[in-house]
Amino acid sequence: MSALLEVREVSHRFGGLHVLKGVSFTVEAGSVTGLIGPNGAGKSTLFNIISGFLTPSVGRIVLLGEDATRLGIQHRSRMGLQRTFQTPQVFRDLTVRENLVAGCHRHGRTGVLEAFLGLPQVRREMRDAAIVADAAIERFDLGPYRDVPAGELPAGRQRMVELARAVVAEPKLLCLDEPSSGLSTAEVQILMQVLRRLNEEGMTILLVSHDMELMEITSKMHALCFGEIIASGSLDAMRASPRVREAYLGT
Ligand SMILES: Nc1ncnc2c1ncn2[C@@H]1O[C@H](COP(=O)(O)OP(=O)(O)OP(=O)(O)O)[C@@H](O)[C@H]1O
Repeated sequence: MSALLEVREVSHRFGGLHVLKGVSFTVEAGSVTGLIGPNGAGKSTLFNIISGFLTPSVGRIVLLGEDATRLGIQHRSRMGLQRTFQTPQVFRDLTVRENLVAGCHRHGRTGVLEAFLGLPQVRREMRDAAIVADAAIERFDLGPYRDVPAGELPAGRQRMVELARAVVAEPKLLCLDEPSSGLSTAEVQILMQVLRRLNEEGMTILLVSHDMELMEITSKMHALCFGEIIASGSLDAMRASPRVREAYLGT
């Protein structure tokens, strides 16, 4: 396996608050890598640094072998990184299908002028996007909601729409921030099945969560505590680690 993502000695401060302290880890191609940690550990800050929403005070983010530390969100997206948010971010007024068509945009080659002129290539891209969106609607079990504005759906379904929209962009690295938050036990099981299947098909996934149950699908995990990686290994190794138990499980 080769590293799709390398986090190298990343530190970050918010004013006087030292939130990340020399964090290093890799996400290997084809893996499901988990990042756990208690509230306030620095997970969201690190996630924002990885996805380009924040620039670290110190350190580097290497994506597909390229230094991406100062690259913007759009650039990273074109390189193949897609992320979801702790609170699902859907286009609330667009239907589920329209959300997914919008998600296919990364593959579009035509610009605003071509779209305005209605050139054949634009029409072909729109047709292709509609086919991909319809397939995703089936796959993510969103059929009954296809023509419903995404903002009207319950939280669990919005999360699926957001995930499906990220997946239709065919990311090389799918980064998920607390994807099980707000989901019922049954919905978490469905989410785990979907993520397992995506990984079997070759998608690399970075999963940031404090949900240990969800971590069952990971191949390797890292535990973050007070801005430092305190342990790395399998889920079983994490459960057995006295440092993780003390810091994270509170036992
Ligand atoms: N924009 C900000 N300005 C100042 N402090 C911040 C900012 N964002 C986060 N922090 C602080 O940084 C620390 C780490 O926060 P972060 O949200 O990264 O942790 P987390 O592990 O994601 O926690 P949670 O699980 O509660 O979301 C916290 O003490 C938080 O209050």
